[in-house]
Amino acid sequence: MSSVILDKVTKVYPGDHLAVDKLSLKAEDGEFLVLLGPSGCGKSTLLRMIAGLEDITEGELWLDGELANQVPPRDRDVAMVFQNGALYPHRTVRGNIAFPLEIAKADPQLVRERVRELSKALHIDETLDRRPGTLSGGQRQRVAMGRAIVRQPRLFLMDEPLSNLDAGMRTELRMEISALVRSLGITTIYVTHDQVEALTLADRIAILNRGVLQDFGTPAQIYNDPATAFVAAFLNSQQLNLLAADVHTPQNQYVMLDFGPHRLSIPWSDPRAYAISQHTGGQVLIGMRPDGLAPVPESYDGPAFYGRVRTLEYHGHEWMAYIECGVPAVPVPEPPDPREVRRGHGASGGGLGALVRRMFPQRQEPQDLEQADQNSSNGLHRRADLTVRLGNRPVWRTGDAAKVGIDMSRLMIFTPDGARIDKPRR
Ligand SMILES: Nc1ncnc2c1ncn2[C@@H]1O[C@H](COP(=O)(O)OP(=O)(O)OP(=O)(O)O)[C@@H](O)[C@H]1O
Repeated sequence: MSSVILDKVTKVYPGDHLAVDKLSLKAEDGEFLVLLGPSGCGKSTLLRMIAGLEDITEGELWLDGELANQVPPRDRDVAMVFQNGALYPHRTVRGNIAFPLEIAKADPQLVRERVRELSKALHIDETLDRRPGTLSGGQRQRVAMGRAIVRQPRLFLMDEPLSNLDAGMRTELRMEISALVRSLGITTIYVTHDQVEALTLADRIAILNRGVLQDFGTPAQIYNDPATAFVAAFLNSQQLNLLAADVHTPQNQYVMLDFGPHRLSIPWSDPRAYAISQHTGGQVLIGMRPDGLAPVPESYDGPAFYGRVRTLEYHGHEWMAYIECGVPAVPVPEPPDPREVRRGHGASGGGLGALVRRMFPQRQEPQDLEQADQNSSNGLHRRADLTVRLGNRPVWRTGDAAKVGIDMSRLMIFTPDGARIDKPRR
């Protein structure tokens, strides 16, 4: 059994620098848990606290049901791999992988067997007699992983192990890591800021921002049913469409989302209708992923927006269309900054820009639009209104009139602060 429980764990570095704030989560036995978030959000700090390389300022860490805050790193039975898996330069690959078993005075026959099995699984069995200096970056990371995992620790911690590799090698090694740790059944906590790595590797993903847990769930839960607008925008390979809508309930017959030039109606039978109707007379934010939108013919009478194709982009496996439809995108609300809250500046955090966005309606101001128009006539980039995924055939051309069908079941509905209006399912 090897579960990890973090219970309201906080880390304050010297100088009163709050890096992790009251963070609670549990990694189950054998689970592959990914910590994901922007640079500086506290991912590495969290991993280092679990490894015992960093003290926990407040809160509790439980490893296999044992309170581990004061357990020395060597007694935690944890192995760690970093971005630059440092190797012993004068030892061969075989010597590097075998090292942890040799110092544990393991039976030489067992050492040979383990090294052989692991090097095969990691595709470095041909390099066993070479020294690290003669290996590629990908091979060196494989050796580092082999050395970490060889004594079958109860917990495997990885801090951006693929970030120094090229794209092809990253994909290859990603699949191998996944296969290896799952076959060994070792509980793994893996830090990355790469959302593709998170989505493809994780059993569950914990998303952090400024040391605060923003969301925790399976990749599908977090992608389709994110807890906040920040999470929705962060976990998206294409730009999330985030639009502001006024909420009306005309004669109480249905709930209407009014985007200015476009309207969407939500019948009372929709489970989200009641929660949205609580904002009648106010505004909500609507998140639409580009893959929840699609070109539809003029005759389509389902929910849709009209617009004009500003530009098309070719991504190799798919085309993206940027549709100007008179509804400017709004900025993603920043989650509260715990440092601001601690200093007694309220829960609005995120600097002056975020404060202004909270205090004023989320629509772009007319002078901004004018400025944006001027920018576009100057040839500067102006943000398009709606990003639509077209698949591998561009049904539109630049300048075409476009009708965009909207998959209503995929709308994500947030308060102006970016919190979900309807509860995410976890
Ligand atoms: N030893 C330290 N002393 C003071 N502050 C630190 C220390 N180590 C990290 N920090 C700060 O704590 C915060 C979290 O850092 P951490 O390295 O955990 O973030 P991260 O999410 O892993 O970032 P990255 O993806 O860039 O590695 C950052 O603001 C960082 O500057």
